[in-house]
Amino acid sequence: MSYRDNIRNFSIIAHIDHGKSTLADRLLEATESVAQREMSQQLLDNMDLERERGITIKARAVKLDYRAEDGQVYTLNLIDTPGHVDFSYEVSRSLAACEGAILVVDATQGIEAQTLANTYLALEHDLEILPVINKIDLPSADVERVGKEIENFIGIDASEAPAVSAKMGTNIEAVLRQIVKLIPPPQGDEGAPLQALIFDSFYDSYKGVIVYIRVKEGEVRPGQRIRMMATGAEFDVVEVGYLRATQMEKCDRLRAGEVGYLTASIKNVQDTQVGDTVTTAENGAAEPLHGYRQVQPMVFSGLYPADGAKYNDLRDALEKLKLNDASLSFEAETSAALGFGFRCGFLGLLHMEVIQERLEREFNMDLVTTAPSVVYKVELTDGTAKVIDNPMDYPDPATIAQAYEPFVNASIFSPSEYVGNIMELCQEKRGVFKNMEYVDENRVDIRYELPLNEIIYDFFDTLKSRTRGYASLDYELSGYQPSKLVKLDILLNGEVVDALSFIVHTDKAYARARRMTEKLKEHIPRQMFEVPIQAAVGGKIIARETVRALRKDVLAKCYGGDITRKKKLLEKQKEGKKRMRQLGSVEVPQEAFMAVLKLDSDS
Ligand SMILES: Nc1nc2c(ncn2[C@@H]2O[C@H](COP(=O)(O)OP(=O)(O)OP(=O)(O)O)[C@@H](O)[C@H]2O)c(=O)[nH]1
Repeated sequence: MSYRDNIRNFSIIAHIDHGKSTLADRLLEATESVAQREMSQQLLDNMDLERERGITIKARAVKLDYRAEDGQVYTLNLIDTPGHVDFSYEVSRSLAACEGAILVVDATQGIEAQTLANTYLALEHDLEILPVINKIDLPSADVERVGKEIENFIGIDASEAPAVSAKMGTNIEAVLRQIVKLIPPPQGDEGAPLQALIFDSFYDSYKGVIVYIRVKEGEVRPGQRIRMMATGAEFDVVEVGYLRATQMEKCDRLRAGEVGYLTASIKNVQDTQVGDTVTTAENGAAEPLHGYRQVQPMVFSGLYPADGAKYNDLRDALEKLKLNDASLSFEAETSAALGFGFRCGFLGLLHMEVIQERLEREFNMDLVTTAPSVVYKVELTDGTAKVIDNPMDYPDPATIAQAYEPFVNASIFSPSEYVGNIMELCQEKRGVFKNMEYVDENRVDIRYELPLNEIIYDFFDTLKSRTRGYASLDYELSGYQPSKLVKLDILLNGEVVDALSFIVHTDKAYARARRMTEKLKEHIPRQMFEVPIQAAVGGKIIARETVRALRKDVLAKCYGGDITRKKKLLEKQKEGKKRMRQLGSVEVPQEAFMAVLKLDSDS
């Protein structure tokens, strides 16, 4: 009998909103890991933003003690996984820390795109999958149908899948019993050289970086000198312990099979990359654990302070956020239009929105952001290759031998009646049809290869609206393909506004140019003079709109009027100005920069 026999390490995987966090809370409650009164709603999602948006952004872990019917106490390590496609690498590392996964499927919805994507990820890690059918309290729940769907489509036995209501707390004990019965205990040799997998980390201003680890081999103790195998950074372990629901619990050592944290006066999460292997500096492991990769930002955008004087504040804020977010990257950039700012790299659009919101909310920054761009590659006629994450850097078309853009393999689950709409949408977005399979009589899984630049913006929203909310989407990067790309420049009053340039497929250039100029016309207020808005490709104007000149002074109509009204009007104007940028001679509101984004939803 080994200490490992009573450990179960598992994750909960699910399609968004199928009840992962609610079930996690019930498991916490059922194991009394957290006193009822301490339990804030959905403890595992512990950032405000996450809670507001109802999504799980960072992986977390918690150790539960479960007394089984046979009287034995089991250690259940629940490792939470992020619920969004932007964070799929983190999901894969969390799964790599487990032996099993609970697959939650909503009894009223059945299998959705992320149900399948997450199941595949779990199967890749050889996890034991334990299906759980949730929301049986709802009148439209169909446990039998969903059970069949799991068996037929995923190919795992669902005959013993607990049917639960996480919301009401029905049948939660059955889930706990099955965790113990079906998920294998961890393997590993505590006497072997240390190999511990980092599956998350965050910065704490007192302890430095707190690193969440799953020890695979060997053991880790305070006082040991450790080395991060990918980055080579070395540290002395200060503390190790377990992650409880409401606090960290120090212990003497963490052994093979265990999940917990370590601190080592680490200043920066860049040194504790998710997926890296921790070993000892002396007599360490020969090889790191499989599966580490450096995460690459997929989407880039320029962030500028609305008030140029706040440049240093913005840099400080970004540095603070980066302490805690190894996947955020940024470097200084200058725009003729916007002045000094930063080019920032994000995992995806959601990640970008979260960062922007945090900058505005937590750091009180007033930002002007440029349209997000994916990363393009070009081969130049002189034989050199270039990676382009900023439309401003797009080379002169005459020097480009071949341009490449990133593609994704997308899987869309939907009731079959929307197949026509979905195909139409994918076609519009330059998608290449791959395959279609029936999940059951009424639902299909449609596969397309799509350019990432067509889907990062609003593909999902459009998909939802064209399928009355029923379709679900999952995708992963499939690689780069040759493409015909051009840079579209926008000119205001005859001057190119570098921050408004974007890269687009040739076939879409005219339509985009037209809509872009129309959109800008809507957003740019009338000025004292006429403002031509032009779109150009390689110096050739392909669309034009004009904002007519403003005739009267705003205050003109107040002549003779009372002073408070005049003041109010001026106040209002000032308010409006806050988010305006002076571009050459033209004042442009922040919305104009995001207009590029909104183009697609009108198509
Ligand atoms: N009726 C009913 N509603 C449930 C049940 N379980 C969860 N819900 C509701 O379903 C919604 C989504 O639940 P969550 O637990 O946040 O779903 P999730 O899968 O964690 O979602 P993400 O964290 O965004 O991935 C919430 O409004 C829950 O209250 C259930 O058993 N019955």
